Amino acid sequence: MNIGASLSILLVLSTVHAFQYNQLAQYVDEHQEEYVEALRDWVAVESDSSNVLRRPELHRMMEMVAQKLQQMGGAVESVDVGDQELPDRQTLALPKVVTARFGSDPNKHTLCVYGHVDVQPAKLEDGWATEPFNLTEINGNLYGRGASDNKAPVLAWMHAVEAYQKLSMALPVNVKFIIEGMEETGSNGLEAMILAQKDTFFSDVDYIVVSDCGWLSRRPAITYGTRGNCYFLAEVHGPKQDLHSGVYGGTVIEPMIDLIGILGESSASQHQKKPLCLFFSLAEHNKTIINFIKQRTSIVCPFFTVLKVDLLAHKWRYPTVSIHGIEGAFSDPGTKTVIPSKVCAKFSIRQVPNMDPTVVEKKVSDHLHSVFSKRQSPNTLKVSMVIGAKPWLADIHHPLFEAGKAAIKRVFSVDPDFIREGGTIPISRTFQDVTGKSIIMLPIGGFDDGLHSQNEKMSRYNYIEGTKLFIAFLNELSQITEAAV
Ligand SMILES: CC(C)C[C@H](N)C(=O)NCC(=O)O
Repeated sequence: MNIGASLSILLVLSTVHAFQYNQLAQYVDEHQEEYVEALRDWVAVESDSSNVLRRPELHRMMEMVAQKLQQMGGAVESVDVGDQELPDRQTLALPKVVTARFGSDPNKHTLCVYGHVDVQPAKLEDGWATEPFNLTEINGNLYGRGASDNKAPVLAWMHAVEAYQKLSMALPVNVKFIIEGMEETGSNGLEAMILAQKDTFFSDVDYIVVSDCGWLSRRPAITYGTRGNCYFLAEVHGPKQDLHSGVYGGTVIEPMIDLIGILGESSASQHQKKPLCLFFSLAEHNKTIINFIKQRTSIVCPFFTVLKVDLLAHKWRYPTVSIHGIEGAFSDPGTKTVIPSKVCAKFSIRQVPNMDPTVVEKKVSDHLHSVFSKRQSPNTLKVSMVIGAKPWLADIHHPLFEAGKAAIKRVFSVDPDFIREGGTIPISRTFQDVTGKSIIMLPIGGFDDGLHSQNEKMSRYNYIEGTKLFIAFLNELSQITEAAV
């Protein structure tokens, strides 16, 4: 075929694709109220994976996911991934992992969509402006726990497939789903399931997409790296029961003082520079974190650095330690005067490339025991690592990223930022290592969605345009040729 004929075919194809996309996008616009209602139903389920008392809700959530995929005509399986062992040695059934398949045409690529429907804890009294499990729309934002992390993106993927079905258009690629309910606590059971299904469910998967993160600014983004996370418990045991701080204070070595002492000696900051060039506003980033900056004339900067480049490097490229809480500490309002007999600190260290959780586990444990032994305390220390998730980094030159870029251009008429993510998606590295497939992260969350925080939200705009983005991405994927891979 001569060049002229090839160009004509390409032109016709691209006109057909544009026409199809416009029809699908119009369908999405016309059905957005239904999509918001679907999100309302999902947000209403308190699927908190960190609270064992909420486990029935989590099971119910997984059933709702399976039901939705079945209604869409998928070949659905709810996979039992066993039990979770709790710190007190009791066991609890893990939520099932839901898989589904739409299409099995050997002449098409197969995309696997990963997402999760468990959430972090949330209570109105934490400072939410609205009930966290009652989706509430204010000024175009849909507020609710799990709205952005990760219920709306999971639904948006389902709606993207559904739009093709409803308009009787063939899916451009085969689509598989793998949806779990333990992401927020380290994806318990999922790694073993992926290993077990490597040669079955994953055998025909060409690419994996994850939409469990957010943009860096108002500009759409593609994410090519995440930090890992090692989560630790450090318990200090002392007297056999809590003590009156007046009667016993000054006579006993307090477990809390030991604990704070070893934690204080174990956190440090790092400052390094690396050039980056992105559409990122320091002012907007700061606004989401400090709301009082304008009202005070002298303020101590809450960040390690005021340089944009350094700030991004600290978000993505360097490890960090965060102390999350101390179990056993008195935290209610009031002035209880007690010496807690046993306290347990929860802290995590975000991992960056070349860090190995097993090495980190040993180093942290050795370090804390060494600092503790110098205190010559009669109390005892126990350190355990309860999550050990590796970082993930992709090759952005893979055609998958070109497909993502083209889809973003189609929907938003701009080029995306290529970014990394400071947070962790525990299973991303396992997907890469076990299946050997290429992974892309295509976020639709906003930079200010407040994940894990009070007033988490997903904007209606991002939810609806995000659905269109996934539609466009399916089409772009279908055009990846063997030669390009
Ligand atoms: C922004 C993160 C990658 C979102 C993810 N769902 C998450 O919260 N993971 C757990 C974590 O602590 O990073």
